[in-house]
Amino acid sequence: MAETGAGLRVRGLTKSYGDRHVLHGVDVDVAAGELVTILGANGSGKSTLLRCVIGLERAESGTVLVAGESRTSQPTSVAMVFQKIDLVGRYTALDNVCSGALGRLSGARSLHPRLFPRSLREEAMACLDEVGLADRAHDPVRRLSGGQQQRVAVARALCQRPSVLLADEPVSALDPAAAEQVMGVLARIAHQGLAVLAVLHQPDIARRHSDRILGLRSGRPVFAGAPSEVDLAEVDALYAVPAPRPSEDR
Ligand SMILES: Nc1ncnc2c1ncn2[C@@H]1O[C@H](COP(=O)(O)OP(=O)(O)OP(=O)(O)O)[C@@H](O)[C@H]1O
Repeated sequence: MAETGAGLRVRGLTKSYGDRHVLHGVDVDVAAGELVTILGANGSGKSTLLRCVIGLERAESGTVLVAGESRTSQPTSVAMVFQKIDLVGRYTALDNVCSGALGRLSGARSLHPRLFPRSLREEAMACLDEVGLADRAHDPVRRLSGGQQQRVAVARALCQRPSVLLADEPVSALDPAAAEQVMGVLARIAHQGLAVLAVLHQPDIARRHSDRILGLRSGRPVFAGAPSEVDLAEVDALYAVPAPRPSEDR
């Protein structure tokens, strides 16, 4: 495994909604150069964990370090792609990717794609090339397939120049071939030096593409390891339906 100090280090993350305790002191390490996948049943806290890591939700306690420093001191160091793709359909793939850099553009430059600097366009083109879509750079995104749009979303995240990339169910809406392609892109990006943490609902895809798999049950990590080390029975147990209580059995 690569050096974790250069990647993501999460310690003791705790989160509740009202009296519902969702995360119970979760620890996660993702090294630079590594793709880690989180598996877990609906409601086990996977999305909440990612949302706390990027700061969309405030954790009650715990720390999130990126390359050894607090995530809050370097807000663009973590990027995220979502299951529901949030690109602007009438804009080209290239313009959408450029928008990943809005956080570092001066006010006027960020107002409209026509004002994006040439250097940014070149960088965005390199990001599209990274996901295999340089030839579709000038197509409006609405003309691309779902899998291609998800790869544009990954390219946009790369254009943010993050150290850590989070992906929340990035392939759930895709057909098997497109899902393989997107996961292949995420694994390649990770192996080039990014720390990538993805939530998946497909254990088989996780086993094929991840360097490590983390199992989450009721907001607690229950196993972590390389795919070859993770027991299939442990994975199945994540999704086991609890036996009804006696009072519900009648
Ligand atoms: N904003 C919120 N307000 C109240 N409860 C929430 C909120 N967000 C999530 N929860 C609850 O927290 C728990 C964990 O939700 P979360 O979305 O993190 O699970 P998940 O493992 O990602 O599930 P899924 O696989 O269905 O996406 C669930 O019980 C959910 O209802």
